[in-house]
Amino acid sequence: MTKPTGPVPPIPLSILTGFLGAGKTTLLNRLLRDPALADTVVIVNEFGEIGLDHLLVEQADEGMVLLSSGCLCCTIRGDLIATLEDLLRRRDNGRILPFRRVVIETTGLADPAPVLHTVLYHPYLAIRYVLDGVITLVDAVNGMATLDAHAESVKQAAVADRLVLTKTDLLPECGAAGLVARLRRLNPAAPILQAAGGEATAAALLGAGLYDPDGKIPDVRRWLQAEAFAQDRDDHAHEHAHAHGHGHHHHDVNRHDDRIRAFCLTHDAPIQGGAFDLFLELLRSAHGPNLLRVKGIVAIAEDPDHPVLVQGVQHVFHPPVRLPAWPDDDRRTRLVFVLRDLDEGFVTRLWDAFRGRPAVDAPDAAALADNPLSLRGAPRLR
Ligand SMILES: Nc1nc2c(ncn2[C@@H]2O[C@H](COP(=O)(O)OP(=O)(O)OP(=O)(O)O)[C@@H](O)[C@H]2O)c(=O)[nH]1
Repeated sequence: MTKPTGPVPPIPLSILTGFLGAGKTTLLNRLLRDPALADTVVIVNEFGEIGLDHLLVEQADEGMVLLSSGCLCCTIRGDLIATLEDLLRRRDNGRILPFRRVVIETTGLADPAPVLHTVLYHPYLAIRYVLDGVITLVDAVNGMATLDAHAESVKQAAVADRLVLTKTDLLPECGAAGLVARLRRLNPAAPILQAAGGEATAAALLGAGLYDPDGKIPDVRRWLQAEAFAQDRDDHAHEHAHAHGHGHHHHDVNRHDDRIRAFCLTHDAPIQGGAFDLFLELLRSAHGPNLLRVKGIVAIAEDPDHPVLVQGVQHVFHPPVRLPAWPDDDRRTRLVFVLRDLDEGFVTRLWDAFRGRPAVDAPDAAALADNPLSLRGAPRLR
């Protein structure tokens, strides 16, 4: 009897990022001892650089070492695509253990978006790997200064699915409150976990995406955190009123942070599939680099019982996932955005236009006719 063949389940992939010295290697060393990460491949830039040495036990295969925890570690020698393809080849022909998860540690200055682009837009890798999430580490001691000085670190925080605050043990109690508030504004949805408090466990960091190996309907509410965006807006409004009421600015918003906007769009009625595609495509093609994070659950008019989940990091969008049913009673479309240099009003106006809602300042037929440059408005020759 031949074995039944079907699609091979995709391999979850996590990206571990954070500014130079944020504590990525320290966290990895701890995580790799957790049985939840058994059968994991860690891809790093240089073994030497990351100091996993005490965990290394033997050479497993060319360019790869077996860690005492049973995980494999390999360096990115050529490019990431070649490394990921090579891993699959060795796994499929039985030269290495059938790993079940990949963690990519990026260099401190890296932008996670190109890594996602590499995996999600590659015709074969996109089938074999699925993004689990972006984990961003922020150093509690230097975090404020790093966010002030490096736009890249602001972006790393804004795109994260999980934020890990390291080195809080070096600060007095509540010493990181300002940084936590700042991270909340940059990224209302991502849970903030304190490494020194033992919160950055494998269970808390992994499984951040939508893929469930058991095929269960994902916990969309937890994934989307739309309420956190509404809360963020209330907090902003409160701070604003407070600042004005006292004749001073409540907090001095940094120039990099000030470019970031996080908000949630909700809509009761289903939208036409084609209109939604166009809305996303227009945003993506015209403003891709500024869409730091977009996630959403969307009610499609042609098939309102099967909501569609969408998500993207910058111009990199995952293929949309159609759910077999709504995860709970809330059947509204909810889209959350973390944008850079893009106004919330622009997105809401575009959304209103695609869902067919007339806007006060949008050109109507009369306005078009009055336009001296339009042919319809041109004086007729007698
Ligand atoms: N006190 C304290 N020190 C920490 C913590 N996390 C990391 N460190 C220390 O911070 C330093 C840098 O940590 P690494 O783990 O090497 O940081 P990294 O992000 O991998 O560094 P790069 O690869 O150079 O970008 C090391 O000396 C760690 O021991 C923490 O939670 N508390």
